[in-house]
Amino acid sequence: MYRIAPSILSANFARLGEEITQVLDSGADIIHFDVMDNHYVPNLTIGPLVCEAIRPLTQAMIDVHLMVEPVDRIIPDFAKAGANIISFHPEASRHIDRTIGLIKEQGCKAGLVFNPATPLSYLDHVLDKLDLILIMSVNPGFGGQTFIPEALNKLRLTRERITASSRDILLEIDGGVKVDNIAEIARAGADTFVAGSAIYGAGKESDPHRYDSIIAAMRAELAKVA
Ligand SMILES: O=C(CO)[C@@H](O)[C@H](O)COP(=O)(O)O
Ligand SMILES: [Fe+2]
Repeated sequence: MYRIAPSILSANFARLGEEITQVLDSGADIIHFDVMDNHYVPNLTIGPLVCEAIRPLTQAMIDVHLMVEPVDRIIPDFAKAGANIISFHPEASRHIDRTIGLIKEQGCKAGLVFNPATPLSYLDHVLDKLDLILIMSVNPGFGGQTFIPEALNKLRLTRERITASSRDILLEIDGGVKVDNIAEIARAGADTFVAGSAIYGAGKESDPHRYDSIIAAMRAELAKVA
């Protein structure tokens, strides 16, 4: 089963609530929530207050991607704000196993995020504790960047490791996902697709159904994948 996760980083923040309900009404599965701290990455976005504000709008999973260093202190705040999945970068945690435990103690699913140059060896001793692995296909910090093709190889290797573990772990891709590359990304092993600029840049602002066609086009491409 494939899941489409619009990144609200590219939404119109002046109308954030509508932007979220519109992508969900158009068939999106998950809301991807990018948290940047102007320290781990050179950009500053949104925090737990915004997560709490959007929580009542939907039952869909809120997938919080923390680009925050150090990361542990903010995790309970996001859990209280209604996050379902909390993912973090291994470089932003002093004790990766402890951070995973903290996320789970708070009742959330735990994800580990791999930048383009982060080795998969970080999975060696924690794979059995993860609910999600997020492969970055751009360097984190901004929406609208170009997909880095080496991510396909990393997806294949990660899919092999997930299969070998027999565990139910989501394999998410984030960065530069578009209609014209989503099938190839799925063939490489991803099952969850973050897309920010591709979705929120589609259609006319005045059209309440502006996201229907882009999400349908992504699903049509995914349906071609055996
Ligand atoms: O985490 C990030 C960027 O650091 C992403 O979630 C982006 O928001 C994806 O945006 P597009 O590449 O799809 O425009
Ligand atoms: Fe993200």
